[in-house]
Amino acid sequence: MGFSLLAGTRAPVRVWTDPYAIEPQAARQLRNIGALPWVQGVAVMPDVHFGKGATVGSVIAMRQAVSPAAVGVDIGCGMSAVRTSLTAADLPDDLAGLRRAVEDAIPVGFAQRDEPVDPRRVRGLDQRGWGDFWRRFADLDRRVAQLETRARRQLGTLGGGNHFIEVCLESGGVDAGRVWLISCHHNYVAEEIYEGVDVLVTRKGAIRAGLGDLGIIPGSMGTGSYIVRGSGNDWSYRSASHGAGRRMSRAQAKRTYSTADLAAQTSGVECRKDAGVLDEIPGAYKDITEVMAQQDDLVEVVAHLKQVICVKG
Ligand SMILES: Nc1nc2c(ncn2[C@@H]2O[C@H](COP(=O)(O)O)[C@@H](O)[C@H]2O)c(=O)[nH]1
Ligand SMILES: [Mn+2]
Repeated sequence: MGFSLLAGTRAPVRVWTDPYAIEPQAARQLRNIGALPWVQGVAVMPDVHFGKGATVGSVIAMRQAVSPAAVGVDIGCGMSAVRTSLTAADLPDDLAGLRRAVEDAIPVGFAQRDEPVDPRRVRGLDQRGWGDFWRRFADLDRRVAQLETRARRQLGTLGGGNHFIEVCLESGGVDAGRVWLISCHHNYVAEEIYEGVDVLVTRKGAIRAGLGDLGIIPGSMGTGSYIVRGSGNDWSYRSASHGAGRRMSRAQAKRTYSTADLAAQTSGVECRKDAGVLDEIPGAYKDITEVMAQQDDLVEVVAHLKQVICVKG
């Protein structure tokens, strides 16, 4: 699709969606960022929406400056995906049992582990650095260090809100049959170089999409997800969207939809369909198909995934 420029900013703010479709609050945030003298440029992904403190779906390149607030409190948030050798025929008839097994194994929401994860029991986990990590944890500010027990018990839990674990079936894509294991951050800062200039790139709800990079772009608990390969587009600071992005706030979603709507919009998916996850209803998110079309110059689709099980916190 390509980009257009947001009008009235000092640094270029390139937008991969209809600029007039951006909610006013988010457009204001983007204009404020584009006015900062140390900002080299901003790329706005098609999943853009207002976020407390920082715009979700924004990629900000800064010269000799970094802004923790631009990354936000969900620093380090991201997704992992692994392609297994299993097929649909290997799934049990009763997907409810499989969902329960996942929920029993992994605490969700505010739940913690009774015993911290033992790294020796996690197959394939590189244990180097584990002990050192926790020794250094004790050196952190006292207010953080005193949370060590809680931190240990929260490791290996799902958390709440939009966090999810899914079992998906794959269809189409250019790489059908290949094995992949992907870990994909979407809230972080990285040192990169564009047009010979060293910049610090903040991806706030955006993924790296350098040439050949594999990434994950999820849709919602009813619409599935995409595995993508980056096109290395410098105009977007080699980035792409981190999802479909919210179309409405959680409060508005609860006002707009009923649990009957949730059941209809997640039909065929083994998942929670109660009022507790109504704010996660697919209709509260943008249309992922449209979002993918808007960024066809940023990524190519490797695989289209459709969930059959979705565990939510
Ligand atoms: N496949 C699924 N995608 C989901 C689900 N819930 C949310 N989402 C998508 O994830 C992104 C990223 O969310 P963020 O909170 O990290 O900004 C979001 O924009 C949705 O498109 C889900 O249950 N399954
Ligand atoms: Mn996130």
